[in-house]
Amino acid sequence: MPDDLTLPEPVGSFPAAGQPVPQHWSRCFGCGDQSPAGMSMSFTAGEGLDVWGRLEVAPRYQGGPGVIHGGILSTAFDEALGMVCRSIVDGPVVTGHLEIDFARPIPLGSVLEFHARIDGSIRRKVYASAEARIVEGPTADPDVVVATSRGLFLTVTAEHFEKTKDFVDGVPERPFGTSSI
Ligand SMILES: CCCCC/C=C\C/C=C\C/C=C\C/C=C\CCCC(=O)SCCNC(=O)CCNC(=O)[C@H](O)C(C)(C)COP(=O)(O)OP(=O)(O)OC[C@H]1O[C@@H](n2cnc3c(N)ncnc32)[C@H](O)[C@@H]1OP(=O)(O)O
Repeated sequence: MPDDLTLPEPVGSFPAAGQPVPQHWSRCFGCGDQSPAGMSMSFTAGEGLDVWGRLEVAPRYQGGPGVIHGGILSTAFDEALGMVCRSIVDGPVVTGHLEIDFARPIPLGSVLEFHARIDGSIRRKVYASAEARIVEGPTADPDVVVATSRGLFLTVTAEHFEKTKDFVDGVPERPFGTSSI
């Protein structure tokens, strides 16, 4: 992380603490309500530049016997880190870099809670980090961090999606230009 990062003020469009942070795009695999095979993650604004996220670890997310697939967990972190960027960016961001530390096995049937925060930003770059805990299920312990993540997100303009917009499956009820907060 660069050492000349700043911590901006929250944007006015970001929900108040405790309020839901809406999906950013209804077809999103991580958070969209028009992605039937997706993960249906939900998010709540924190007290500052942070969000809380929730993922129910469904049986179809299996990697090793009885445990979550690492790619699914990575996707969940990507989503949580992307969501927290909305606290300081009133527009689209995309992931440039994502890293994960897998600290404990996460059994199917768990409910994971994610806490993601802004570490700082400079120019178009937003650095964020997050941790996950099992809050419900067979090995639930809210004091144990089961995985951590850090990511770099880049602000982009709507033109970023011009080249791929024709590949959207079906007709979304809420195009991303109107589904954002
Ligand atoms: C799924 C898409 C999301 C749809 C969004 C729709 C609406 C969104 C609304 C709000 C979003 C809210 C929430 C989002 C939540 C979850 C989102 C999941 C996000 C994803 O899942 S998204 C899919 C995966 N993602 C991609 O599909 C990106 C592919 N990629 C590119 O499109 C380009 O690669 C891009 C744009 C990243 C950069 O390209 P570019 O040309 O614009 O910028 P450039 O290269 O000039 O870099 C500028 C500065 O970033 C530094 N920099 C760049 N990359 C770096 C790296 N990897 N490591 C270290 N530094 C890096 C440079 O060093 C320079 O730094 P400096 O300023 O210091 O010079």
